[in-house]
Amino acid sequence: GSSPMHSPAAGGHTDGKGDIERRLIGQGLIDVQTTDPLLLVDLKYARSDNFMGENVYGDLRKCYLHPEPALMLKEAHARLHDRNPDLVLLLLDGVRPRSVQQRMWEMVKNTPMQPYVANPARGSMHNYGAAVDVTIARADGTPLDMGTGVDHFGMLAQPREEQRFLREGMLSPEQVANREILRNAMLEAGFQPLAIEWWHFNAFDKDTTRRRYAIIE
Ligand SMILES: C[C@@H](N)C(=O)N[C@H](C)C(=O)O
Ligand SMILES: [Zn+2]
Repeated sequence: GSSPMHSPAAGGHTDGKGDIERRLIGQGLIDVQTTDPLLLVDLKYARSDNFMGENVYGDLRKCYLHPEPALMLKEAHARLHDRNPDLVLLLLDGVRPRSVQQRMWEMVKNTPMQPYVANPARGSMHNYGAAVDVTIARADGTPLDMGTGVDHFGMLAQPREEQRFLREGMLSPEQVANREILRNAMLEAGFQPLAIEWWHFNAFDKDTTRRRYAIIE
């Protein structure tokens, strides 16, 4: 109704931030664009064209991480710019509440897609605010061709199979080169790649992350 108690203005808050964002800030996370305003952000789970087929992020549109991973991302962006001034990092996901991870898990468990989603029982590195899903875009926002889309849950997405797919003509030299541009920038900043998803990077190893941070439920 029209009662002020139910005003749509973010539950009566005046800073324009929704409940998820306020919860993230309360747990020490920051909006990555506050450390690097040139990063592009388009949260795929806030859209309906993701593998789940719906927006599972409510009104969240910003990419949040703990401060140290956010600084590492700024560093990766700078490394990318050093060599490719026309390219920008495009963030598709940062912190992801475990409640969302649980919904993902329900969709993929006991299917061939299961290896591409972390089990919420132990927690995804995204649930700790210490992982990103990221690609590269041109200045106008057009993503580079990486050979598959983000969240293509199949072999063609796996960096460990890249050289074979290149030899077999399933990936082009340009697609592999684009993935290497992304990996080089991220690894130079200290991120760790995943063997099965070209778009996913962890800020630290899992033990370090679990010692340092708590899961965002
Ligand atoms: C779901 C996918 N984008 C992803 O992030 N996978 C990793 C393995 C995760 O769930 O942590
Ligand atoms: Zn990921």
